[in-house]
Amino acid sequence: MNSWLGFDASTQSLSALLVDDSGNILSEEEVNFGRDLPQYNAPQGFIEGNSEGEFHADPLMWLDALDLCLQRMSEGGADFSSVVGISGAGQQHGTVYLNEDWEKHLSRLSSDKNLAKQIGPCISRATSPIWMDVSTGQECEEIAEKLGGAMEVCRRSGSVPIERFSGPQIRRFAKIDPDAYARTTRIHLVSSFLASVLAGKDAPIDHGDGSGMNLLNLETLTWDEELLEATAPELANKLPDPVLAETVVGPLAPYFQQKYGIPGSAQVVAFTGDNPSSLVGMGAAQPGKVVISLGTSDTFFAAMPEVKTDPNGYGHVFGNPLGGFMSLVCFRNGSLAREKVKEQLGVEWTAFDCEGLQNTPIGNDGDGMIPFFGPEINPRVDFHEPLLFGSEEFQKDPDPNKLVRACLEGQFINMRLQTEWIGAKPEVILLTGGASSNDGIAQTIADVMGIPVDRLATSGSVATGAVLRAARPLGGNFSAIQEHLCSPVDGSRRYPAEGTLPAYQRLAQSFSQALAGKSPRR
Ligand SMILES: Nc1ncnc2c1ncn2[C@@H]1O[C@H](COP(=O)(O)OP(=O)(O)O)[C@@H](O)[C@H]1O
Ligand SMILES: O=C(CO)[C@@H](O)[C@H](O)COP(=O)(O)O
Repeated sequence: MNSWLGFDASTQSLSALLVDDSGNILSEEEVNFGRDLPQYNAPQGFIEGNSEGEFHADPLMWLDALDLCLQRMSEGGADFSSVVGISGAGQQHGTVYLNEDWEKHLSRLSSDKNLAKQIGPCISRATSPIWMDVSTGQECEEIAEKLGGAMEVCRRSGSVPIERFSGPQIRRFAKIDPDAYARTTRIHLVSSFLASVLAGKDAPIDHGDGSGMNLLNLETLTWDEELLEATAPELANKLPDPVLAETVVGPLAPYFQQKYGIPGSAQVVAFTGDNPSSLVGMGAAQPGKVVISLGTSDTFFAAMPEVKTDPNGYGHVFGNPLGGFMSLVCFRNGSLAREKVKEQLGVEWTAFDCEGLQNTPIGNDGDGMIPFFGPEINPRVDFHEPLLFGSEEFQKDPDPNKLVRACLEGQFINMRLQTEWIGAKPEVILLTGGASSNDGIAQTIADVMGIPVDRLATSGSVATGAVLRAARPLGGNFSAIQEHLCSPVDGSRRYPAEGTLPAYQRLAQSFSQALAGKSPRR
């Protein structure tokens, strides 16, 4: 039976999933960047730069992770012999800068050496800015000014100029290191970079991930000439073509056949962003369903019946890999903020579980937190530590149990407020990402949103989406795989507790008041 290989290269890990045409999982593997590749000094997948707001990662780390992941699968006995299609997804917005040797080296990958060694000489910017980077406020203003305003950029690209988006990041690189920018002949996203390596040839950028760049015109689905012009010189020549997510890039590079025994006839399908891939992997690519992903970032996304942009300029419109568009709202203080609370209190994740949360009432007696441990992007405010509000006692000497609840309730009240513009009224919200397995977090989302939440059978919705996207254009059994992997786990649904509305209305009001005192980042 044919099988399909899907990759997920997100912030903290690279994982792979091998699935047959009936949806049975044949093999799965994960490489955690911090744990498995400590030589990159990136315990959580990123490194802080020297300038304020800079967050980067070493692109060679992603290549080492790809090699290690396949090596582990192969050593673990994974049977790659029936692989027909391969696809994947990358954390969104991150950019990889390559010099003129890139295509030559790609076409000659030798199985005697590892990928990082062979691609290393082609890298023209040692580290890649990733989605956490907020260092491009100035560049966003410059791009907006050249286009006649931020809302014009939004009208064209689906988002106002956004600090983490690739266009402003490329502009900053062209300004701070014009020589290295001039030596750069190709700029890839994390997704298209990895697709290129697997295919051994320069791969295109799909519309899903391409719309996270402030460069793609959503009406024409081509690079927007004015946006290119406003961003950096000669940019059109440095970008791969934007294509439909179902585009077949070409057969797998011989490197992977020789080294890991994956058939050379296997076709690589264009990679996309991790969130668009997750939309497919959650079975939510048709309008009507809403997904909350609790990865490193928290994201809220849904397929869009018609294009609608955020009047406040915080949310985004991306291409839906199965056609049409999706809305997405991203929160920078997601899992890392929850981890900070956990570390500071010296507790385990059980403190965030239903049992831990039983020590405090819904609404926390009005004691709350703006749970931002670093700059937030939704809303766009500068924070270095969270802000407590409510009773004097809580602000001065907070009870640890209350802090846990205040963090979670604050995160999801903020999410509720920031996603109102989408107008989604789903019957159930689908949860995915590392923190979604935590019942207390799932229950808090159900309570705050007032909507039941479900988890699916597969934990890795990004890689599942990649498997489905590989299967679809290559004649795979999309519906069988989807039915098998994208159904809710029996008994995992959490229902909102009765009568929570007034407590959360009051808390949302206090949250907004406390936040109103903080000025926006730009
Ligand atoms: N039991 C748990 N409760 C809450 N959060 C968890 C739990 N297990 C893992 N996490 C969170 O999941 C995060 C990783 O999620 P993941 O989806 O793998 O991230 P990414 O895809 O961005 O690399 C970690 O940062 C961790 O904080
Ligand atoms: O910036 C965004 C979306 O716009 C992030 O969601 C990144 O795509 C990283 O994803 P995770 O690693 O947190 O899943």
